[in-house]
Amino acid sequence: MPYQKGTGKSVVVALGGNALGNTPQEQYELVQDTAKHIVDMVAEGINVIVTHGNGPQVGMINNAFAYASAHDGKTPEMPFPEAGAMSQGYIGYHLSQAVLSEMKRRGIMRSTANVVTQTVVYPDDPAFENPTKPVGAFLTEEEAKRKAEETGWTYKEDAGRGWRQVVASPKPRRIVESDAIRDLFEAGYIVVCTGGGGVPVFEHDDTYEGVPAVIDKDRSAAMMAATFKADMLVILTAVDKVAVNFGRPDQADIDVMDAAQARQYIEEGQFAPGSMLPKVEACLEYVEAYPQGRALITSLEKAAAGLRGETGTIITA
Ligand SMILES: Nc1ncnc2c1ncn2[C@@H]1O[C@H](COP(=O)(O)OP(=O)(O)O)[C@@H](O)[C@H]1O
Ligand SMILES: NC(=O)OP(=O)(O)O
Repeated sequence: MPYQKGTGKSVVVALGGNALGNTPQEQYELVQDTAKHIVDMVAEGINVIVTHGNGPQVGMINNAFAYASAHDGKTPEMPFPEAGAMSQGYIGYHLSQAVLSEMKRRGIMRSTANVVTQTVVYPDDPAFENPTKPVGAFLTEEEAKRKAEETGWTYKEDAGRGWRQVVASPKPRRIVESDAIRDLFEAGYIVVCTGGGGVPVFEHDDTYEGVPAVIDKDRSAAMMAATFKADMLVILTAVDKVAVNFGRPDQADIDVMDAAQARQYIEEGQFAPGSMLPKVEACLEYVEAYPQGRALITSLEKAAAGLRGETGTIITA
């Protein structure tokens, strides 16, 4: 099949939890719709790199092996970095297949490429002292305390929604497969990569070593968008726009904010830690590293409209 490259701008898209769901069945269903929104962008000539979260999925895989291993005595425990790599493969497979099918239906002659990605993190990152990244399913307090005793894992209460396992979330420093991703992207592939922010690895003199942690995918997407000088970083989540006074009667949507304004809102505590705050911070990291770039936060449903400047929140340098 002859491949075509889009003629429009280049974007790095980060997909949030609502694009994927929590179980293989739910994910398979949801990605059919997610793919339509990605292909809407492709149909407009946009060149897309797709990244995605993996918190629920990496937790599910790790937990399933731990449970089976404890109960049948035959199944091996699955180390956390390997569970992260499995989550990239499984999510990437669903996303890629759904995007390919949607393009086939629309007669678009493009193809996808999945890259299982590693991201270098530093051993002295303070994040290792304080696990904050929720992974896996929501549990009751009782279930979480029992699991913590059984496994030695850390569990924390997650924003009033229940208890979840938490792991360290170190800062991404370098994407190991960066050159391969760039080559595939420049050749016209829709590249699905850096899932879950990439499997975190320490880089030694001669080797790489997987690390039991989960990187924030928006932060890795921002680093990749800056590295590749992508025209836009597009963070897709469950809301059309970022807001001030979120969830209050005087909530007001933000159409555009520059870095100084965003920092002021951060100081005022306008963005919830663990949800909107890391997204706005990721956008700042991107526009400050690549001031010509524009970051967009919007919903999956509004992605193509947001790229046309019709909705969403734009963050500039
Ligand atoms: N100031 C804010 N403006 C808009 N949404 C906010 C704000 N603060 C918190 N949120 C919440 O953050 C959510 C996005 O975070 P999260 O669900 O963790 O992301 P993801 O889509 O990556 O899974 C939004 O759906 C919204 O409920
Ligand atoms: N890795 C990551 O950021 O995953 P979630 O978006 O699922 O938390």
